[in-house]
Amino acid sequence: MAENTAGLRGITAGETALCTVGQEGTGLTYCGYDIHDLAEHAEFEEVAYLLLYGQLPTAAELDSYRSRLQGLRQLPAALREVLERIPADAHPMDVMRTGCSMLGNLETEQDFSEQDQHIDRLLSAFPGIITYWYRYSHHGERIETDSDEASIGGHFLKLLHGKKPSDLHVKVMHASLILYAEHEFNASTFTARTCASTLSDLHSCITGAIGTLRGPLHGGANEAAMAMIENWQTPDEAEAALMGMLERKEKIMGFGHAIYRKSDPRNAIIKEWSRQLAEQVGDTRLYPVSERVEAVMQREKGLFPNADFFHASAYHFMGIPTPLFTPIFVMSRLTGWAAHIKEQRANNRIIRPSADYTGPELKAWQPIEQRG
Ligand SMILES: CC(=O)SCCNC(=O)CCNC(=O)[C@H](O)C(C)(C)COP(=O)(O)OP(=O)(O)OC[C@H]1O[C@@H](n2cnc3c(N)ncnc32)[C@H](O)[C@@H]1OP(=O)(O)O
Ligand SMILES: O=C([O-])CC(=O)C(=O)O
Repeated sequence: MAENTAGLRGITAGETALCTVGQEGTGLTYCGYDIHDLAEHAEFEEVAYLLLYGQLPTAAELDSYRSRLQGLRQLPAALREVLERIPADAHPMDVMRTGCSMLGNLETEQDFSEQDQHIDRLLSAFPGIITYWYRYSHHGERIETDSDEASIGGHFLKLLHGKKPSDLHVKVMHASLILYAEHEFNASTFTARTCASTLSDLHSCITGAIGTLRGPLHGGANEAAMAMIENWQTPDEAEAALMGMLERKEKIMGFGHAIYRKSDPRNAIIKEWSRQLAEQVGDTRLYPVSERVEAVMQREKGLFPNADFFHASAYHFMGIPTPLFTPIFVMSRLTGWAAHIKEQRANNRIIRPSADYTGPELKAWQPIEQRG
């Protein structure tokens, strides 16, 4: 394979009406709406509705969608039992993967005509799955996975912290979940579509996508970025350490992108929320450290923060434990994955590319006693 197409870069692998990703840091749209407008004006549930049903909801449609989702938050006893058996040192993304898969055993998608109800159910259940496991395994508490919070982000924070989240935190969660919701043919979405193309069930598609998002080159970068910046007390210390990492040719998590060349349009938005949260909590360390890392990466490598980098400090300022960062990405990207699964199913042909063979020439068969 020619080098510039490694990782299928630049190769069109299908069609979508869901999302455009421009290369220059502009042009990220969901169903025709610019990401800046969505992040500024919309609530996450409106964007979920847009992706899943192709148009923004009316006020009445949004109300009924929210109530439908709110009514689906209870977890079945068998799922809670499974979650209680997962150890405290498991990775939360593995918990999400198992939670999704287990729900697929208990509430199997029997027919594609049921897809929307299963998508709603997963959207409603994911915050409960991760927080039920987290609170049980870390604090020995069996929590109720219902709450009176109208939004998915607020519901997650309420279950995690056991108290009503502030308006600011709910707003940040809306913006964050909107930014993470959809991104064309990224690795996890492509996984979901490939699985869907075999006519597999929804839970299998989403379980595979969760496993793909887990890696540090994809969604796992927000946790890896946090692990990096929390090592540093001052911007100068960060700069010195970063220079060493670059010299050793280490990857700096939360920087660079497979498609964007100049900037990631989601960065400025989450960075501004991180700045506001830093001010609110009186942070004088992580935000300045993050800004210095951004400046050094631009100066030394011409690389820019992607959606993950300032999410690290933003989530941290809201008191969210680092290992739960990527599961939040799952709660959001579920909408994009599911929309792509629906799109694939509506016009399906099994995804099956070809490979350039690089192995040995045809060989004569050797009986086992003649080998060695
Ligand atoms: C929500 C998301 O999933 S966004 C992505 C999250 N992932 C990360 O933040 C992980 C860190 N970043 C990376 O590993 C990469 O930038 C990826 C995986 C996102 C994209 O990979 P690619 O498309 O292969 O990157 P690209 O072709 O632009 O790389 C160009 C060069 O920059 C280097 N580079 C790219 N990103 C980084 C980085 N974060 N740190 C150091 N060097 C980097 C590459 O090593 C490559 O150098 P080389 O030609 O000497 O090998
Ligand atoms: O598009 C990509 O390759 C990765 C990404 O930013 C995302 O999935 O949000």
